[in-house]
Amino acid sequence: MVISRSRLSSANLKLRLACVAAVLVFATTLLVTLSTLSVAERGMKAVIGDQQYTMLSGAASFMDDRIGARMAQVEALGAGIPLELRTDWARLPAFLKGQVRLWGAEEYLNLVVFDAEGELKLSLRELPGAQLINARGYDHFEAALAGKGRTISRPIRSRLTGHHIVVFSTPLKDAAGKVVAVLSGSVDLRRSGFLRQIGALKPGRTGYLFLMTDEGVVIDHPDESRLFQHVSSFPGMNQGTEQALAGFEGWLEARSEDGSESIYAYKHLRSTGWILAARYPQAEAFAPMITMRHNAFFGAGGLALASGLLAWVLVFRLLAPLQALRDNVAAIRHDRAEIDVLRDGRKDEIGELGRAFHALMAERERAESGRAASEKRLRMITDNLPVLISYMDREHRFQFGNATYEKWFGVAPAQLEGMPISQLLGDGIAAEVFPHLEQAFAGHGVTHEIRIPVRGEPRILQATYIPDVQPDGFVAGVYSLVHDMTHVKEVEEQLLQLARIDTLTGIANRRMFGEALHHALDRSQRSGRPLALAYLDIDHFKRINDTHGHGVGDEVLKEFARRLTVGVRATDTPARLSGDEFVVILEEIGGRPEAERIAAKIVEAMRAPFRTSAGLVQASTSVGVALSTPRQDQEQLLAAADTALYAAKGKGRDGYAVFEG
Ligand SMILES: Nc1nc2c(ncn2[C@@H]2O[C@H](COP(=O)(O)OP(=O)(O)OP(=O)(O)O)[C@@H](O)[C@H]2O)c(=O)[nH]1
Repeated sequence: MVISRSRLSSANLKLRLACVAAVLVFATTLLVTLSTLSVAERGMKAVIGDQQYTMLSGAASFMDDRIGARMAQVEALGAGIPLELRTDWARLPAFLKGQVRLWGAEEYLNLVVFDAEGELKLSLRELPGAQLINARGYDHFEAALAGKGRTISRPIRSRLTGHHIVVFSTPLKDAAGKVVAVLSGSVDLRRSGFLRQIGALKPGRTGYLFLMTDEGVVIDHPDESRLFQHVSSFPGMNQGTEQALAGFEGWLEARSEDGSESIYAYKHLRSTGWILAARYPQAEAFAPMITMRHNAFFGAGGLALASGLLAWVLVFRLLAPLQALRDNVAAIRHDRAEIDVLRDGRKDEIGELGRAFHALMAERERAESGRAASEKRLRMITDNLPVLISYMDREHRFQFGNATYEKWFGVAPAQLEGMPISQLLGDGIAAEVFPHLEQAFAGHGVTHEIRIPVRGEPRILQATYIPDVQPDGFVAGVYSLVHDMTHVKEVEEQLLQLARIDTLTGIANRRMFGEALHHALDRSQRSGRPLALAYLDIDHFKRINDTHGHGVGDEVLKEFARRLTVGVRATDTPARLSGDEFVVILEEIGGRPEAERIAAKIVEAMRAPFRTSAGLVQASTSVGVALSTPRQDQEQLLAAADTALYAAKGKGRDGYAVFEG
């Protein structure tokens, strides 16, 4: 179950990565293509715009030339009129007609002459009402009158023909240089050659040129309804035209009145200031580009799709070894495979990864088996120690216990795990243990003794608790070490016993003598039968020491004690009080004579030479005997015996004395 879910998630990752790679490649390819396309389009627009403007500049300069030529022609025609004919209205027509034929100036709609007052004096074409025309106030006339050699009018509707015309004028001066008349040649704009010629330059199929004055009056336009109207009189004048009227020259993209985007180019004529403009609808101008964009888009889309797919397949295939590695690791985790499958992998990074996994796992296995071995060793040691070793958690439950628990309480280590301490020991004993344990849980090391029945036998145990303090100070549990102290206690008892024996001679020491005398006096008082206390001292013992050395002195003391022990009854208690002083408690003494007999016997026993490492040594003893009296205490009896000894010494030693009360 677990395996199949993780396999699914790994497959999902592979799928996700492959998809991400595919999408990235797809998006990148598309983006690169589109941005390249957009750069190309911008470049192409610039080329088309520049081309339009260049073409327009050519057309403008052509028009300038044509207009300049007309102006020069009218000026030259005027200059060619002899002075005397300039106001000779009768002869001038014939002269002019001759000139016109000569000059080939048929394309003029008409040639007229005004006098200085603006009255029409001459018209080459016979027109009804011609004499009614007065040129005063017309820009071209006024300029010529002011002496300007050549002028051109703004487009006007001819009053004679009704055509839209422009008028070229030149002053006719008399000999004194005074303007006496003005010669004007009118040209029908729609019929004159130059507009038609530049019309041929129109961009594309749907583009066109148009011409307007610097004030915005349309002079030439494919839409005749707009002719001689102001550009603003039609709705939706484009921005470019507005800018051109403000002096702009060049090309720009703008929205036309019909809402379509066009490239507009504007150029001002040098001669008249008129504005020659070209409109090139983008739909046509950029048609190849739009086709190219479509093609590129579909091409790039296809390419991106193909690269995306390729990336998808590649990533999928590249990730396959990773999945194999992951499957191997999963198989190892679930103990289905040996780790060696990771070692002999591919020669690439994934193979490296596998080998690294293998090394890690081998290391882990080694560490694991090392740990298991050390745990086993530790378990063996603890199990074979005759002590209880355990670990308790904060809930007073055993987490670990050695085999000794089984030996002492019949609870196997596995059973012990998790068992509350109160269950093992019983509530009564647990209550005794808890205060000590609590101290350990508070972070202190604790040792205490407790009496517990082990296998039915009462035992004295010593428990030591060591807190398991974590780095943060928290006590996670308590290690417990419990010894059986019963034997030690017994030894202690023996030691205590030993402390009542004189180590040099092996007979009772002063302490045991005190106890024995106490009990003997009790018994004597209960039975009413007296006891005797003999107090002995080796005569001149100092001399023996001084003569033969302390070691020999000791040998004498040992032999002295032995003779004393064999010389009295088994129930009598001989004891060494200190140095060379001995006592014997003689119980159930019949009376003074018996006491004297025993004292004499002891004195006699000590007279025999002592066999020592320094050879035979002669010694003797003095004995003081005191018989107990009712209600007499130990001290009094001892003092009495001591007095008797003093007396015996006083009598010359090597004898006895009996205390006389
Ligand atoms: N070798 C040996 N000498 C001891 C021991 N304890 C005490 N002595 C010596 O025993 C001597 C006891 O001397 P005293 O009892 O004062 O005198 P004394 O020489 O016995 O003379 P009197 O008692 O007057 O007969 C001292 O020299 C102590 O140093 C012992 O355990 N071993």
